[in-house]
Amino acid sequence: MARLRKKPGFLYITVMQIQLENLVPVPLRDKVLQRSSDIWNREVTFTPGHFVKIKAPSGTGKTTLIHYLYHIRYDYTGQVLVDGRLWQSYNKEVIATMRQQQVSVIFQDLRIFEQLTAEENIELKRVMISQPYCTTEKVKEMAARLNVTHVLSQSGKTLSYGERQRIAIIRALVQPFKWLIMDEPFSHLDNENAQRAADLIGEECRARGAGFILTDLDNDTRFAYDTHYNL
Ligand SMILES: Nc1ncnc2c1ncn2[C@@H]1O[C@H](COP(=O)(O)OP(=O)(O)OP(=O)(O)O)[C@@H](O)[C@H]1O
Repeated sequence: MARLRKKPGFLYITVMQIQLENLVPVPLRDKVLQRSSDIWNREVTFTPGHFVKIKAPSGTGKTTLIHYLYHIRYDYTGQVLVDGRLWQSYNKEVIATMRQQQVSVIFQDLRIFEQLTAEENIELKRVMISQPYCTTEKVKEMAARLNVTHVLSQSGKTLSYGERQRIAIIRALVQPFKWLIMDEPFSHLDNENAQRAADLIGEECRARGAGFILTDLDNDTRFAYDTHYNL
């Protein structure tokens, strides 16, 4: 692993420049090639540290793209490169470590474990690395900022979608990362709660010198984006 060096506590250090080269989803090939897109079938470089917005109408492949970026779906032509290497060229152990320390994600379907409490959903991620990035006090502070303190001991099954979304946001923020990948992260939140969540996400990205890639349906002014794309 020429580009990966070991460092105590944080196993791998990478720049995490993400590049797309003529990426086209196989099941959506005809659909995406009929429209003009800044992403599909283009050469795109996501610059580390940048706040990136990808606007896309429903059904144009937001979730598909997020899954390609997080390397959990591979039914595409073209390439996704991380630090100049194909995603699939990294071995499984390195990819697992990257997901713990370099790339965090908020999925559209939120993936809250219903058999666990809200707090346990967050804790599961927080203690995944030997030296947790956030303290339990920090988690409580984030929960207070997002108005979910009162549901922390509640079962995941009983959380509303808005509560699930805020727990999923906190869970994504308790790990170190260079990129935060988010699929419609505010879709279940009112404007005030969405702005609170956006402010927290912006602060946490800046604290890490990290960037994010956010997909959404519409334009918004929640962040000072460095780059806008239309999917
Ligand atoms: N594995 C698959 N095989 C075939 N078609 C798929 C597959 N996954 C998604 N699709 C189709 O691809 C299109 C884009 O799906 P995707 O979930 O990426 O869209 P999206 O832009 O996130 O949509 P939404 O805004 O509704 O969440 C949809 O028409 C979907 O039915």
